Amino acid sequence: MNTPTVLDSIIDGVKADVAAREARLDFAAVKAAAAAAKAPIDANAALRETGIGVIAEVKRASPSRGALANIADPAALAKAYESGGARMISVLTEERRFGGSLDDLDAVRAAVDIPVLRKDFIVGPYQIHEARAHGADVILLIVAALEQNVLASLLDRTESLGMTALVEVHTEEEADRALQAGARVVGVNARNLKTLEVDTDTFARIAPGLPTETIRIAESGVRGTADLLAYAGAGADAVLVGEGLVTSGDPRAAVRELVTAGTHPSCPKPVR
Ligand SMILES: O=C(O)c1ccccc1NCC(=O)[C@H](O)[C@H](O)COP(=O)(O)O
Repeated sequence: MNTPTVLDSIIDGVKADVAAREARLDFAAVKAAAAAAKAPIDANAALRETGIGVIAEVKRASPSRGALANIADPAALAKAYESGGARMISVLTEERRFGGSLDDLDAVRAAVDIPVLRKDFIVGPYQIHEARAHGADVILLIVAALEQNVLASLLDRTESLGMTALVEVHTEEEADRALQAGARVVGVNARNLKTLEVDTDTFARIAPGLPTETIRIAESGVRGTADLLAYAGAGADAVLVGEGLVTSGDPRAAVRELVTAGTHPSCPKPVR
């Protein structure tokens, strides 16, 4: 038997937490709440705007780094990101390893007008309707965590709710699976889910194999403008940044600096 990976252990916890929430609010009720929510924002269109977009993450802790930041007011942090020019806010809602919650998602949704990503380990349809009910416009689907038929059906369900799926890959094989499932927005995560090491060259290896119409997000490892520019040079439409922002001391200024670099005329642009 294979030794369980960090991803396996996160998914076990997520499944238990989803089951507990579903026992309190059943699937029919969460679907009704999603149907009653304000219409989602078109994140696909937002990601196609000029310049390299910055997706700024509300990240309290992580398996690789432990506690990162004491975020007393996630709404204030999200507003700082928005006023710094972020194109989207990512909210980690996984509780056990990242210290996130649906309360964080609610607070952020109420605070900003830009698209909001629920970043979690989605294992089934319940969490997608739940994300919508809590105002998310985008959800994350991690190819490594899902069988192919489940990935395709969760992607269909996401789009049927008018939401965008950010489909996360770590290898060329996973990128092929994402495309076969119909992904339009692909995130290449530089963090190896087995070792948790970050290799920012991962994006440059995988992104050129994606069709030109695919929106490409470079995830993890951005600590400053040099990293953003390297990702831009490799064809990124946007970068997803967590640790570098929540530990910066001035998240608005930190986002502004990245956005300024990503929208400067000298910044490489995605070819399409
Ligand atoms: O951050 C981790 O340690 C981690 C471990 C296992 C699975 C996912 C993990 N992170 C989620 C993310 O994808 C990042 O929060 C996101 O890409 C931002 O990364 P960074 O800017 O390096 O904080």
